[in-house]
Amino acid sequence: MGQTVLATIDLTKKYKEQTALEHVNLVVEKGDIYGFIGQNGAGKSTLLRIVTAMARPTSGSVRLFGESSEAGLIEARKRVGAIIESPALYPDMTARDNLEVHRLLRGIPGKACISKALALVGLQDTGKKKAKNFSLGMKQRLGLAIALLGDPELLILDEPTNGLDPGGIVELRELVKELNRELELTILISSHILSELHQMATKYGIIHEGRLLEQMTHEQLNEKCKQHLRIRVDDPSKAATVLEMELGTQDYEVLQDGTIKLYSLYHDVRRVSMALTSSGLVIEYFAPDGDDLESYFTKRVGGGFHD
Ligand SMILES: Nc1ncnc2c1ncn2[C@@H]1O[C@H](COP(=O)(O)OP(=O)(O)OP(=O)(O)O)[C@@H](O)[C@H]1O
Repeated sequence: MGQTVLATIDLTKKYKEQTALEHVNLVVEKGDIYGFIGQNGAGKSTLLRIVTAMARPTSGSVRLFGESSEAGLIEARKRVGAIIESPALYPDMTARDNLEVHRLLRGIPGKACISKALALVGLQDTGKKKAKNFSLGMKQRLGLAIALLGDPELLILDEPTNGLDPGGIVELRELVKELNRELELTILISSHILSELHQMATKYGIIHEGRLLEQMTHEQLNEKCKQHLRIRVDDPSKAATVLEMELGTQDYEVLQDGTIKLYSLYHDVRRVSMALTSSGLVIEYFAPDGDDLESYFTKRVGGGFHD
């Protein structure tokens, strides 16, 4: 386990009629690009707003950089940069002047951080151009520059690709990966589109109706979404021998309950079933399995709360 940057402990938020978060235990570790995925209204913004002190929990707590007391959290939040909702931009000002205002508001000493932040997001050459004349992608990058001003160690981005065109989405994704790599920034990024997060996230949390259904690594998600033939026979170890000796594959695994997941020969269903039956095995179950990302997500949230 890496070093925990952010943990929520049984975090619960209730509005009058509505429970927005219910006992959420989310863990973000140093160096993660944590993809926080959930449909609209699932509770993503509510959690991010509580972490950044824009809202208070009904019960439960937040631990940030090891701090969970009121005073400790005030200090810890200085190490966090965030864009939640639209970034506060001054439309009639240049990128540099926008950053200068935010620098003064936040009491960050020295102007050097401004050039640095502009260079990080690729806005160093926008000169006299006013923010109101920026493309949406540029505005988003200016928002990022503002969030990066205080050299944060954790960056929180709430649905940053909303409204961006495909080119803007690619740009943002590359930027997020670069910030993570070059500055060793830990990044918590929310979205309602799993495939959008998939090309950058190292870890995922799926939230649905205020409950965190699942947390997993990128590798675990890929494993779940890998296409395979799911096979159950009366004698799994004999079947394994058939796969290896007759079909020449070792690309399979035998689960604890004896189910075989065969990752190769996915399109050669007939050959596999013939080899098994002609060896005298009784096939109890035999079907292709594995989802693409969006159908995995839909299935997971459609099925409600299982764990
Ligand atoms: N201030 C509020 N008062 C009452 N209900 C609220 C308030 N803020 C959020 N909610 C409700 O809490 C639930 C979670 O909302 P939240 O904004 O956190 O979801 P989300 O996952 O961020 O979705 P979206 O992407 O649509 O913002 C929703 O049902 C929402 O209507």
